Amino acid sequence: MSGLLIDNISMRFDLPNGGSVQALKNVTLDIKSGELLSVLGPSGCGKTTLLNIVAGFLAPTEGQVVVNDHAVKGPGPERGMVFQQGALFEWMTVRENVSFGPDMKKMPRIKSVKIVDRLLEVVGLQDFKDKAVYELSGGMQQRVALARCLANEPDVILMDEPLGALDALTREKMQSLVLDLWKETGKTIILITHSVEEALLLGERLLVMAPRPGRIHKEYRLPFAEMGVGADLRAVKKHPDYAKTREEILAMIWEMEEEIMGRTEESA
Ligand SMILES: Nc1ncnc2c1ncn2[C@@H]1O[C@H](COP(=O)(O)OP(=O)(O)OP(=O)(O)O)[C@@H](O)[C@H]1O
Repeated sequence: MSGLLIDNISMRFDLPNGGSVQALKNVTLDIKSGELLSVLGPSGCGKTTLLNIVAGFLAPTEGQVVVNDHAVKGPGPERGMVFQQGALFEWMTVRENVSFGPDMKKMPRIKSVKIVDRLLEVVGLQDFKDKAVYELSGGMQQRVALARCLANEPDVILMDEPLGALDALTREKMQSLVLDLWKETGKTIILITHSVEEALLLGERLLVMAPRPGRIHKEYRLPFAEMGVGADLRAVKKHPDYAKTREEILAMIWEMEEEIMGRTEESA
C-alpha cells in the first residue's frame, strides 16, 4: 500500500548535562497517499522533530516510519523537503536549481528540459528561468524551491514553515499555489506551520500537537482545502465553520502556552 505510516514514534534527546528532553512520545499517524496534512502546535511540541524523522534526517529512539511499505532508514528521493528559506543554490540560475535533481539522476537532457519547463510554468516562473536566485524575491525563491522539490518526483512533500518568511500578500498567493499543486499532482503533503489560519486553509486534515512530551492532541477533518482549490481564499475564510474552528484552535493553543509559561515560572 502506498502512503505513510508513523508508527509509535518516540524521540528523546540526551543533553550534555546528563538530562534529556522527551521531544515526542508515542506518536502514531496513518497518512493516506494524496492527503494534505497540516501540523500546528505551540513552540517546542516536536513539529520539526517529527518532520525530520519522517525525512530521515533523525532516527527516532522508538518506533519507525514506513513509506510505501519500506521502513525509513535515512533520506530518500520519495520524500522531498521544502524549508522556510528555500535552501537554494544561490550561484545557480532558476533553471539550474530546478534541474539539479534530474541532472544528478543523469536524466537525458531532452527529458529534463521538458520537466523543468513544465514545472516552472506551474509555479509561474517561466519568464525567470535564466535569472540567478539572488535576483528573485522571497516568494519567487519559494516557488523555485517547490519546483525543485517536485522535479525529484517525490511521493511525499515535507514542508517546514515554507511560507513563514513571506509577507502577508505573497503568503496568501503561495497558499493558493500549494493547494493547486496538491490537486494537480496528487502528492501527499505534510505542512508544518505556526499560523492557525494557514493550517486551517491548507490542511484537509489538521493535527494540533501538545508539548512535553510532544504528542498529538487533537485531529480535525476540514473542508477548507478542498474549497480553496482554484478559489479565492478570502471567500473560504468567510465560511462560518472557518471562524468557529479558528477560535477553538486558538483557544486550545493559548491554553497550552499558558500552561507552559506557568510551568516555566514554577520551575524558575
Ligand atoms: N538536537 C536537539 N537536542 C536537544 N533538544 C532538542 C533538539 N532538537 C529539538 N530539541 C528539543 O525537542 C523539543 C521539540 O523541538 P522541535 O524543534 O521539534 O519543536 P517545534 O514544535 O518544531 O518548535 P518550534 O515551533 O519552536 O519550531 C524542544 O523542547 C526542543 O528544545
